[in-house]
Amino acid sequence: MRTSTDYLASLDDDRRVIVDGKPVEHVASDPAFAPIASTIGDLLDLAADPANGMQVHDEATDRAVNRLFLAPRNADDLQSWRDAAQIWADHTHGWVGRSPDHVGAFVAAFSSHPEAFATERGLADNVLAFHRRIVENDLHVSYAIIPPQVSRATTAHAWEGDFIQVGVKEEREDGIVVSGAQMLATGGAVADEILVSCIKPLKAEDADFAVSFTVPVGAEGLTLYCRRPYAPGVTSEYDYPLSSRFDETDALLVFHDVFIPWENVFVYKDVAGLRKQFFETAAHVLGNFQAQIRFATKLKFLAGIARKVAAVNDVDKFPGVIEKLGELASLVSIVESGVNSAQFTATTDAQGFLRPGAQALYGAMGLQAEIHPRVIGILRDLVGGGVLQVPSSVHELVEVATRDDMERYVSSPGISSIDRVKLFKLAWDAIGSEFAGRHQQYELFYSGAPFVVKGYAFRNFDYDGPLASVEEFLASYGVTELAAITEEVTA
Ligand SMILES: Cc1cc2nc3c(=O)[nH]c(=O)nc-3n(C[C@H](O)[C@H](O)[C@H](O)COP(=O)(O)OP(=O)(O)OC[C@H]3O[C@@H](n4cnc5c(N)ncnc54)[C@H](O)[C@@H]3O)c2cc1C
Repeated sequence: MRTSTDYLASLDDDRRVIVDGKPVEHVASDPAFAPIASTIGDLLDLAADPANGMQVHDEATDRAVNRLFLAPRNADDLQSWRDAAQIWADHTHGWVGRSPDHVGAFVAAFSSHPEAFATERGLADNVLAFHRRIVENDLHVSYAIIPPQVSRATTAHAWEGDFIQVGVKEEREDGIVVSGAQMLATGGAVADEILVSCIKPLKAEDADFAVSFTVPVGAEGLTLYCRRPYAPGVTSEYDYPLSSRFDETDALLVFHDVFIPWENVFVYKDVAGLRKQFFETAAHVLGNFQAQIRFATKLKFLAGIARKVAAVNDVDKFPGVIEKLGELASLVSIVESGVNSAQFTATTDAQGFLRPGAQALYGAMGLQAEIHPRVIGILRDLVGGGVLQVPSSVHELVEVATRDDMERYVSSPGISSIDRVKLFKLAWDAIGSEFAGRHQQYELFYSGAPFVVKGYAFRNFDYDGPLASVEEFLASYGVTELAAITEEVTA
């Protein structure tokens, strides 16, 4: 299986990633991208080591492959799939949203439902071939499936200017030429390929933009405009332990006449087909099952920081603090219970694949926009000013002129100054740094704006039962009793 060495070497291609107005020369060694590339490499190494139990026998190639790239077919499969996703989530403590299993899960589920893709031009076969490429080469695929923010009151066809959202500019015998932009590919700069599509509903007039295709990050004509990376600005790993390792970076994609061969096209000028790929296949549930495993892992980590801070500051005996830690425990448990419940209510679909239970999954996701800010809020509350009663950098802790003051005034019973500052700097990187701010935004939006995610919860909740229950109750009484009472009163 692919290892970090192969992966990091493969990043040395013609990719055009722009930071500060200039192309990055080599992402694998650039201070902005090297840390996350190294983290993704670690994940591949974990999967490649049979001792970690992330592998499964692949019948097509008669060899071991990454379990996460094959859709589960039965309860044992789903358990081992979840275990494997947990190994990767644990490695980053949930701080990397777009590890290769996220889009990997989407494509695994696409391929388990080729009937959701059109047969003309071999589009359904193209999906199967793309999936095999991921399985056999352990590809790290990012995705960009949201149109750029221009106007949300209208869709691409109504926007001023041609091809603002990426669309088909030319159709050729051997493929299509696309131009335009797509909003944000997290991790795109260090991915092998990017799946480009549109999950926001389009209109019939938007057919030119109703495409789904994959593109190598180094494709000619593709540019990735990254928001400001956080890793290069940090003073040390000690000062910013999360920013320095897990900044995935997010990039706007701009296509200038990029050629996409037919074999890389999965949906072509088909508005309904865009929705089918996500929702008729198990892609959206399996991809978000992975996302919730990751999210629960991160919430537990945040709860762990809170628990340790409360212990270090010796406040964990106060009833009010116990109440806050209890609320934190409840919030984390809701998400973990959603994952458990989605696993145990999974159902076999028409193609024989086991789909995590949608009601449980989207039920938990629907509260993410409330749960994450609340968890961060409780942690902020518990750390108090401790996250600012820290030296500017690790230097004050080691320089002869300052270290005695640090040891005397920035410590707590039973913990050294170095360890106390370390903990509070971790807390700050989780709640207050620019990295933390981006994470707040990520958890609110990565699966769609909160109104969109609550829409999934609404559509996947079985309202028939509750409605029937209310109807039955309403039918159990009426105006006759009221009429009798009125007669009594007037008599
Ligand atoms: C950190 C981060 C990483 C991301 N990574 C990826 C990625 O890897 N791949 C990818 O494809 N996308 C990614 N995204 C994009 C993400 O999918 C979008 O942010 C999300 O779908 C919401 O779209 P939007 O940002 O355009 O917000 P909008 O949809 O423009 O919403 C903005 C505000 O307007 C409101 N609003 C908009 N339309 C309506 C409406 N019809 N009714 C009521 N209210 C409305 C929303 O509620 C919200 O308050 C990422 C986003 C973030 C923040």
